[in-house]
Amino acid sequence: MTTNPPRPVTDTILNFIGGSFRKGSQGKTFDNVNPATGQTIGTVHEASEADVADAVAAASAALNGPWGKMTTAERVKLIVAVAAEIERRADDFLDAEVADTGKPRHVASHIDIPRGAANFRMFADVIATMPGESFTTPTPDGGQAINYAVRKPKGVIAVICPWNFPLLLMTWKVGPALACGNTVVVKPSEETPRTAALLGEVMNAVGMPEGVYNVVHGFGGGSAGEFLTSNKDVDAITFTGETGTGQAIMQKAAVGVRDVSFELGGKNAAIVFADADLDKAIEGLSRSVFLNTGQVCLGTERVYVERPLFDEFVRRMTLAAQAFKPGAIEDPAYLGPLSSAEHRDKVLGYYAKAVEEGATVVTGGGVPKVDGDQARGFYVEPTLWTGLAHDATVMREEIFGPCCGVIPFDSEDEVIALANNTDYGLCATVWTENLSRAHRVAAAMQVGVCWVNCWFLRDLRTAFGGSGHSGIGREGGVHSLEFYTETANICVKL
Ligand SMILES: NC(=O)c1ccc[n+]([C@@H]2O[C@H](COP(=O)([O-])OP(=O)(O)OC[C@H]3O[C@@H](n4cnc5c(N)ncnc54)[C@H](O)[C@@H]3O)[C@@H](O)[C@H]2O)c1
Ligand SMILES: O=C/C=C/C=C(\O)C(=O)O
Repeated sequence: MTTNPPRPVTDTILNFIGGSFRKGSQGKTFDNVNPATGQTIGTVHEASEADVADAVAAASAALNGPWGKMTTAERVKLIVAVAAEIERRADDFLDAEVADTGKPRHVASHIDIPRGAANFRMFADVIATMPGESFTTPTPDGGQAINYAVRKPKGVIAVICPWNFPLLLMTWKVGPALACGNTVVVKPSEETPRTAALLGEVMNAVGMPEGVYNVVHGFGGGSAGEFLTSNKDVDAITFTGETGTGQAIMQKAAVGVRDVSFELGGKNAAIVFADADLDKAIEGLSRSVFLNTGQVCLGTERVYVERPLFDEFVRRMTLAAQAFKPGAIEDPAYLGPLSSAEHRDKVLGYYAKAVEEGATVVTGGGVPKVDGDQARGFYVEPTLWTGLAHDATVMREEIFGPCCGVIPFDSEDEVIALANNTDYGLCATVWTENLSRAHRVAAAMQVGVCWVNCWFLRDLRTAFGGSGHSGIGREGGVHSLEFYTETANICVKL
């Protein structure tokens, strides 16, 4: 798929509570803006505190209704039907995601939408095939007991999502939550409310009992996000977003001692050794730096290149950056916008800061000239810097834009220390053809995920998450069960 124009849509985006679409009870709305054009294309109905309480009450009630009484096999069947319905309506999901984010259609059609379906299918498989745990225990009277674990749903899960991969990141939480028998109240990002609302239609179409899946629209503090995390009938909170927001949510979760699962920010390093396959490294890093216009938590913003390869790497990476066409929506090389005017200004602030702190701007560094309908979109140029100090602001803080600093290194020990010198710990990539070094350096990375000679290659059964300021907990495959279920041990004396 090579053409990107979103379908012109001006429409109304509603909350989804107890199986019905609803306006906000206080009549408040906010604009839905397409960042590719800067135009308002829809109206979102904001949930009030009472609406959020209704959604939580609907989710609580569903736990005691038909959903709570279903067998695992019945639940799995419904969840697989959700996946199939997302696939059947893939074009609607694609239009919605592209309208909200402005991202290239080929990105949404290859990544966001298929993962939306896969996240349901995979967790249905996990729950259907999950092994149990049991122990035979000797007892003081010479007999024995059997201990076995049962997993129960945690209850009502609050799901708070960001705007960069709206459907993918939401379903990554809703899939396992429902597979484990919980119910959810989703608060999508105020910037990307469409696919969460559309999923409400899917739930109704497959016959999901009312109240199992709910959506409330609004902002963070003083709005739906805070109303949801403060609601005492929410049993656990799963959140993907900025580290600072995670801290605010954790304070709310402390009231009532609720569990949290956090996927937060990153400042991910790539290490390119002189023996790397340069073609592979350039291909991989041009994706990890520029895919989704750099708005990927797993994206690379720091690149360390072994000195003999440095000049050639910078030359090739510059060509890769210049191949992207910000704003050229009809071009297969289209680079989408940043998510909002506010985020564009934040990224441009970092572009200015890099120069102020002595960077050489190898390519990019500003706002591209864009014509036509996209002239008011929130585009920036793909950007590479060299000449930065290790402690430069743009080498320490998460930017979330299409840019990176490239710095030479001389030894393995030095580069391991540099890569690990960050408060974050989400992911890293290592590029080398030396097998021993690949394993050694990957194991030394203080991150949740390390890719070697690849990036964002996902097997949904693996543990996913970050250390340090990048998050709490691991999700993926059976790891998700730790958060979405409560384990109880039953001890039977024989
Ligand atoms: N680790 C990961 O897997 C991962 C994945 C994607 C994005 N991210 C991170 O997400 C960030 C970008 O997304 P963003 O800008 O939407 O993040 P954000 O933290 O600003 O917002 C995320 C969500 O939290 C809500 N929110 C904001 N303040 C809140 C509050 N006080 N209480 C409750 N809810 C609140 C927002 O309305 C939104 O729905 C980046 O930092 C990125 O690294 C991490
Ligand atoms: O922007 C962040 C992307 C995160 C990806 C996932 O959470 C995933 O692939 O499950």
